[in-house]
Formats: sequence, structure tokens, C-alpha cells
Amino acid sequence: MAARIILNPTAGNGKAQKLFELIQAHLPNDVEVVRTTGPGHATELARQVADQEDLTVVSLGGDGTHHEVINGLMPEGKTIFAVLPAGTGNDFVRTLGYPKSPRAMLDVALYGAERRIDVGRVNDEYFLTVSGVGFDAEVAGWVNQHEKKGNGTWIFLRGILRHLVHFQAEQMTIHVDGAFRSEPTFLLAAGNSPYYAGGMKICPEADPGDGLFHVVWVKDLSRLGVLPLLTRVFRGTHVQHPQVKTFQTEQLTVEGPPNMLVHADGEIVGHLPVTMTVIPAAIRVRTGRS
Ligand SMILES: Nc1ncnc2c1ncn2[C@@H]1O[C@H](COP(=O)(O)OP(=O)(O)OP(=O)(O)O)[C@@H](O)[C@H]1O
Repeated sequence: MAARIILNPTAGNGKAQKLFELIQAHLPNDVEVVRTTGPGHATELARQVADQEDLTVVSLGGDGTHHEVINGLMPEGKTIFAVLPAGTGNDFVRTLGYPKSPRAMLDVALYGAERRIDVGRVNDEYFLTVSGVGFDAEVAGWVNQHEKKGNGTWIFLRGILRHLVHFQAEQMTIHVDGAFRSEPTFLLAAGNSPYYAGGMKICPEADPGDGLFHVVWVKDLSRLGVLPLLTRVFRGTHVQHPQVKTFQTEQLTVEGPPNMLVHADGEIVGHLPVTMTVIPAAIRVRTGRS
């Protein structure tokens, strides 16, 4: 077997199933397709083959499915990882240079150039894009309980507007390299790659090939200050705002109120306190760029 495609037929409100139907006729004989039956199953299906060095494991679904698959492949990280993006947001694939047409995407997922990328770890959970705490994690918690439609951004915007009414910055302490600093915090995002929530460029400098997190720490903001800043997140220019601090690190610990949610790849993974760590060059991925 050369590849195992892990298909979440529910991802992207039916997009994953449709993409599968488009590529099905082009699948070589040495490609196995397995379907998830519910939350957590993609992790199990990935873990079954995590020790096979010559195998490409392709996650067919959205970022939530990719998150589950990478958690089955790590910590061994021996297989090659690839994606067939078919979720509502598709943020991870933005860094991999995949083509748009289903047939060309399949070619990259099965035969694209190999590249090593970093993977983030937050407590015992692995992530590909961004892990964060504060306003965005609270919104992610809400969004995951609601049906996503279209490109995923709309439901995030609804979640943002809803939470804006009552959300308050909380005192958080960030530990980096033996030093620490406490500030009222609107949100903190540690990016292994730049995007989340369907194209928001929250950590614009993040690069999964540099062995570092690019951390964006947004201090206390007035309610009226949030919306203009938000519009800048799509271009990544929010980092120039005086209430936004950025830095790079291999590891950080965040302390704060223990009821505050923590997300990774948009999935809720626990509460504060947390330690986030980069695992450099943790896994091989197939990419559209040579
Ligand atoms: N067979 C299944 N039935 C119901 N839920 C499933 C099934 N298989 C996986 N899941 C769950 O579906 C969730 C959503 O998947 P995913 O995030 O890939 O799609 P999405 O939410 O449409 O896309 P995106 O994350 O890009 O917005 C995952 O968190 C996973 O736990």
C-alpha cells in the first residue's frame, strides 16, 4: 500500500464526500480509502499506520480532520502526511501551495515533493496551524457547536460579534526563556502556520519550516477597538497596532484564569494553564512547491 486516504464524509457540509467522488476514478490500486464514523476516529485510523515509513497518509476533510490525523501520526511522525482540503476553512493547506483542481490536488497529495515541517504541541495535543487562548478560543468553542456553512468565515464573524458583547480581557502571565510578563490579555495566538478561521492571517510571519512559533499577543482592547483591528487580520497588518506585541519562541507557558479555553487548530483542547512547544521538522508533508 502506498497511501491511506482518511475521509471524513461529513467535513465541509458534504464538500469532502463530493471531492472524493470527483477523484475516486483516478485512485491507483495501491491507495486504500478508509472512512471516519465519528469524532476521534480519524486519529485512530492514522495511529494504525503511524509506524509505516513508506506510506502517505492523506487527510480528506477540513482542518478538524487534519488535526485528528496529525494526532494519530505523532509522536512517531514516520509516515508522509498530505491533505485533500475539503472543509469550510482550509487554513493549513494555504501554506502548502496545493493546486485548485481536484485531479491536480490528488497528484500532489500522492506524489508531491516531500518537505519536513514543524508541528506544535500544546500539553499532549499536536497542532498544525495555530493554538490560542482568550477571545479566539472562546469564539472557537462557540463555533464548534454551530453548523458551519460557506467558507467558514461567516460563522466566525457571527461568533466574534456575539462574544464581543460580554468578553473581557483577563490577566495572563506569559513565560518565555525563564522570564515572565503579566498583562490584561485579549488574546494570545501561537502560530506554527499563519492562518485560522477561514483565512484570517493571525500570525502573518509564522512559517512551519523555521522551528519557531510566531506569537501574537493582543493586549486589552476597547470593544470599539476590536472591529477595526479585526478587519486588519485578513491582511495581517493587525500586528502593527500598538496593543499588539509579537515575538518568536520555541516554547511558552501561559497562565491565567483556569476557566479560560485553549484551542489548537480551532478545536478546544483544554483550559489554562498550558505550555506550547514547537517540535521542529516533526513530519514529512507532500507539497505543491518543489
Ligand atoms: N463520520 C463522522 N460523523 C460526524 N462527525 C465526524 C465524522 N468524522 C469526523 N467527524 C468530526 O467532524 C469534525 C469536523 O470536521 P472538519 O473540521 O474536518 O470539517 P469542517 O468543520 O467542515 O471544516 P473546517 O475545520 O475546515 O472548518 C471533526 O472535528 C471530527 O471530529
